Amino acid sequence: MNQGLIVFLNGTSSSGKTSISTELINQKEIPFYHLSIDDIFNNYNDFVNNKFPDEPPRGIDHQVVSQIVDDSILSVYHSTIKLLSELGFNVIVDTIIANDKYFNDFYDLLVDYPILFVGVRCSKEELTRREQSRGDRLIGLAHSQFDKVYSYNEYDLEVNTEKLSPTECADKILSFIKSDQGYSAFKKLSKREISVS
Ligand SMILES: Nc1ncnc2c1ncn2[C@@H]1O[C@H](COP(=O)(O)OP(=O)(O)OP(=O)(O)O)[C@@H](O)[C@H]1O
Repeated sequence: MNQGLIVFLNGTSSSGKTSISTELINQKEIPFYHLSIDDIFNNYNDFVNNKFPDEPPRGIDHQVVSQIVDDSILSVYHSTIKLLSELGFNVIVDTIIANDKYFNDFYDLLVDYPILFVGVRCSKEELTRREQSRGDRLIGLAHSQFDKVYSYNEYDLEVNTEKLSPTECADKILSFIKSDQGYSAFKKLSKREISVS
């Protein structure tokens, strides 16, 4: 069985990844499974808030717990992407490469899979405007991610969500897939050095 295509949308918060994903899912030519890291974390947060609203704080190091929980969830996220691709499903990866370790984990597991690496671009000014208008993200979140997220300069394809609507971005991605140009950008990237302090 052929591995499913992984469409990796790389952009900061509010850059338009989920809007593009929705358009990709709505078209009927190529089926996609949408895997958003937001959904996975929201499910976890909802579970904890609903099940343990009155739990007294325990004598534990919350930073350690949060690190373990985050790592576990990310590991499930990455493995699910791999599994779906292995089963032949096309997957949209809607996530934010927040740090080098996150990228390296993803790279180790998935570099040999067919990945269409898409840069989802938007200016800092427009990102702030979107944060203000949507109201469900911290103002400045996208700015704080900007340099790290856009430090990857090899893409198969880039879309500018300030100039193109989500439908136009999705159409551009579909045209690229149908053109059979192949996917090489992600393989050209290399793992990041992680400094130990
Ligand atoms: N191409 C676009 N043109 C104009 N507005 C857009 C475009 N794409 C997204 N938006 C708007 O920007 C906001 C954020 O969009 P979206 O949720 O798709 O971003 P995101 O990258 O998935 O964000 P997050 O990572 O925070 O979930 C929404 O209010 C959306 O309507």
